[in-house]
Amino acid sequence: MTQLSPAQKPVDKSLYGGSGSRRITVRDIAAAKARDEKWPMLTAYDAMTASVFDEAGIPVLLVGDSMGNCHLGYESTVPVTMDEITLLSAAVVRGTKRALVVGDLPFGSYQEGPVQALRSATRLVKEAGVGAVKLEGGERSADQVELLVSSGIPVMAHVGLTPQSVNAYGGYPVQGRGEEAAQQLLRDAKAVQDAGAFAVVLEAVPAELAAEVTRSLAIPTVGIGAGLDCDAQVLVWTDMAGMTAGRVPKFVKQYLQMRELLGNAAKAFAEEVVTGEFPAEPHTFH
Ligand SMILES: Nc1nc(=O)c2c([nH]1)NC[C@@H]1CN(c3ccc(C(=O)N[C@@H](CCC(=O)O)C(=O)O)cc3)CN21
Ligand SMILES: CC(C)C(=O)C(=O)O
Ligand SMILES: [Mg+2]
Repeated sequence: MTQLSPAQKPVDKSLYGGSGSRRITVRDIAAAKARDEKWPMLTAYDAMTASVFDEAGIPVLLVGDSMGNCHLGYESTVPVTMDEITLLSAAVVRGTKRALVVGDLPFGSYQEGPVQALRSATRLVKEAGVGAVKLEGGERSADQVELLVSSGIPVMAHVGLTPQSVNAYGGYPVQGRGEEAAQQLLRDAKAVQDAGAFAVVLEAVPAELAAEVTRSLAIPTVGIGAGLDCDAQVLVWTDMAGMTAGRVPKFVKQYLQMRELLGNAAKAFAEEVVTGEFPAEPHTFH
């Protein structure tokens, strides 16, 4: 019979740049908050890209439903299905050794209630091998968070701008502006913490409010367009790398012009094909 392993010691040193070859767990995330340590998170949608980020030491990778617009050619995250999230989450898990992989529950896979949420999350854990799931909503999703957590599935919550509500918002407006909205955001963050979430994404909220939420929670906040004072920061990888087509949100910083570089490589290849320069001797069998 297999031995159950004892509770794992926290990873050596820090989440980013720390050593240790075993996978990061939610216990390590909690330990980082206790050390007041900041950490990075990126999205990933395939094994190849995920392995690059894993080798770069990114401790948490989110298989975001942003795959809808960034990877699958939809206009928003709304059409993304459980089949799509499951397939790409399995690829990201296969491509990584150290990162905690978080699977995003797509629109329609948890809104019916806690039982539907548990069915969807269980599928992601069993079929894709993710270490945690994420879902959108504060007070409105607290019952879902509670059942998942009590069933043994770690949950990252997501409050502020929740992109699956794009049709209700009529766009992607900044959240939490004004006293009433700020109080609602604080209640939302508290509700998911009380329900057992191990972390919470704060999307598109004023920096001062995000700082207040971060101070008042025991679990880490993961900011995206939420200022400098969150415990962690996340960006969509195609935005961070300058690969996304068209306009990107104001909160994005591009660390690479990948779209331009990749386009240039494609043009260089095409030129050499039409001129007969490629393939040359080193690329040829005899
Ligand atoms: N490529 C990509 N990056 C993302 O960060 C992202 C997605 N896709 N898809 C799902 C959602 C949509 N997101 C977005 C998209 C646009 C804005 C945006 O442009 N917001 C306005 C705010 C205007 C205001 O209310 O003041 C902005 O000007 O940045 C914000 C979040 C974030 N998520
Ligand atoms: C931007 C992050 C938080 C997300 O939910 C996604 O990529 O789907
Ligand atoms: Mg998402």
